[in-house]
Amino acid sequence: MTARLIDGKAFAAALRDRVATAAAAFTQAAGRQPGLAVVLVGEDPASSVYVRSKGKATLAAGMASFEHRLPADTTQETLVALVDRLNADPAVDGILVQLPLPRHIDERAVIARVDPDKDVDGFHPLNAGRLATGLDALVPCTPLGCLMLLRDVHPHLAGLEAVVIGRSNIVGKPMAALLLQESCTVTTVHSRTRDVMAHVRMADIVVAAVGIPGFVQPEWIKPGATVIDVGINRVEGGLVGDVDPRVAEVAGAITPVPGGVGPMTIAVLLRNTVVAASRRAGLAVDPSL
Ligand SMILES: Nc1nc2c(c(=O)[nH]1)N[C@@H](CN(C=O)c1ccc(C(=O)N[C@@H](CCC(=O)O)C(=O)O)cc1)CN2
Ligand SMILES: [Mg+2]
Repeated sequence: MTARLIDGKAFAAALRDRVATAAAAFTQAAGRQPGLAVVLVGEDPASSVYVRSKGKATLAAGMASFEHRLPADTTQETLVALVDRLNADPAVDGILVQLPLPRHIDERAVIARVDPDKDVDGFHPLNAGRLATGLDALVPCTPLGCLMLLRDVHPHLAGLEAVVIGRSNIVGKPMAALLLQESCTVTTVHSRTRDVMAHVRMADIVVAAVGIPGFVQPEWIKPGATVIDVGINRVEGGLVGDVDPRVAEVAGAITPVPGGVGPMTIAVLLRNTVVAASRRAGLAVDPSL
């Protein structure tokens, strides 16, 4: 068996088109464009590329882009003061502070400072709590992108066994919460799990978000299972995921790296910005988003 490749690039392009339509409708109704502010501290090359891509994609979707690049030695106070200004700026609907931040900055304190209604990353504890309790929330972009791909493969997710590998606040935990919300039977495995394979073997859906190149092995996979590879590991010779490529010989459907989950992250960010703008303006959220 060779798994069907899930084309995240094409799915993301279609989502960006729907976002552009919704952004145009918002602009018409509100008399201004939805606005996204992205903050980058330091010069990490990958982060710099992501921030540039976000700015370009924001403009291409018909939204206003506000880019703030700060030097690596920016103090906590300066960064928090910028977040406060963006919180107060009516033209800004979404605020994203690119991670990772330099080590001298308290990441949690910065995330908690962002107005939860503008928290298009969905990282604020209030949005995490809203997601966990089934309330309307801004949901982290990467896991929501994974869920969109999964819904496409499995129109009926309820009752499926899902295993999430990794428990980060950015991917693993919100991914598990989203799958639980879809009535999957969800298990999260992590570095202290005694027998990772025993859990993964039972899964209809495997989401790998550990940051270890090629971690998930073909013999762990139930034949026909759907495998979502969130890993973006830069190794000699290019970009590889958290899933061994031979898994494609066992799985029913799998996301490639690159071109799977990665492109969904920015498309969902644009989607979250239009959602945040609509809610802030008291307008209905486009149901196609
Ligand atoms: N504040 C945030 N910081 C970070 C996030 C985030 O969602 N919010 N996610 C990642 C980085 N990221 C966006 O910021 C991101 C990662 C990967 C991609 C992507 O399109 N990947 C492509 C490959 C691109 C390449 O060749 O390098 C793919 O996988 O196909 C987009 C965005 C950490 N920080
Ligand atoms: Mg730190």
